[in-house]
Amino acid sequence: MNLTELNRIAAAMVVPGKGILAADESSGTIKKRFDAIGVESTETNRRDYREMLFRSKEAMSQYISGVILYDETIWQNVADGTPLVKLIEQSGAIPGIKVDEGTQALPMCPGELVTVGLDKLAERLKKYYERGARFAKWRAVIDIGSGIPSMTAISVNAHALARYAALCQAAQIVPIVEPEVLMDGDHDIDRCYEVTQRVLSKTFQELRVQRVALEGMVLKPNMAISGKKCARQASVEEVAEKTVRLLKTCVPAAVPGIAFLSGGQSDEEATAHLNAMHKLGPLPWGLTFSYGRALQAAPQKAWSGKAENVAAGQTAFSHRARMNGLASKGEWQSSLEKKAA
Ligand SMILES: O=P(O)(O)OC[C@H]1O[C@](O)(COP(=O)(O)O)[C@@H](O)[C@@H]1O
Repeated sequence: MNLTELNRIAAAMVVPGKGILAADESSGTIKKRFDAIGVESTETNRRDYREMLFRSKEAMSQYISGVILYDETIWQNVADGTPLVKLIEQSGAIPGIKVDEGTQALPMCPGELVTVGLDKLAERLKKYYERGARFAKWRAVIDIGSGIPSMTAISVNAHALARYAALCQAAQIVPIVEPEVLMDGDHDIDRCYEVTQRVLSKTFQELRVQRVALEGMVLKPNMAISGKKCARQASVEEVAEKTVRLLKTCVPAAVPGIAFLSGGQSDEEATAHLNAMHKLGPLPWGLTFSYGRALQAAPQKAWSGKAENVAAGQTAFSHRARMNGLASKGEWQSSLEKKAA
């Protein structure tokens, strides 16, 4: 393992002004997104949509540091035969790959999930590296509800995250470690804080036990935020203040960067929260975005599956990427959204 090189890539993924495009929706998730805009989820439509994003010159060259791909996408070529992964490289962004294989019910723990995909991962990583992937992603899902999460669910998911991360580093690939505490439910921000603290603490304990080099990884956490159905929605300032406090207690400064998931926040909320956190600096790690929905909802709507809307989709994507790029430096203002509208 060349740790200097892993560290260099991890730092490039979270460089101020840029963040990660999570375009790794699994087949089920992309179908849901396409259903919402009335587009059939065929292999060609998925390819055309992602080609539109990766050819968005302004977004990709100025505000996107890396792109997380799904297995299907990393092997796809565009109509002229160019691999999609090459479009990403040509823009200056780093290609990455989602390597988990989704979740399964966790035995003995009703309502809880464990992420799977460790079998044969070492061999898969080798092939992904040859194809150009320089980082990977694995997502654990932790739900908050009555009596959950259990310590069992937290432990097994943290163990799998660390197993995955160690295998990635051995294959010279930077692991994005993503333990997501879901926003679903009526819990308040303090319950989210407390659960996320347990999850992150256990995750870092496992990473240490399994000898993962913290300098060669990126953390992708949720923010400390109110459940979607909570009657009291915390303000932008409260989310920022509690998230930064939480991360400072759990994430060692040796970690080069933290890139948030958006988790169902609205586009503008996700941007405002990241921006507000940068007002609380200096921070010990790079802090940026790794958004799926909060970067793609607008371009998906503008595109709506029509070739004549490609330019409109790219404009919408570039706008969101620029807004989040500014937020990653604490330079975003809500007036910039209105101007673009
Ligand atoms: O359930 P799936 O298909 O694996 O996708 C989950 C999505 O969650 C993410 O981890 C974060 O996405 P969001 O920003 O939309 O929450 C993406 O990288 C990924 O596409």
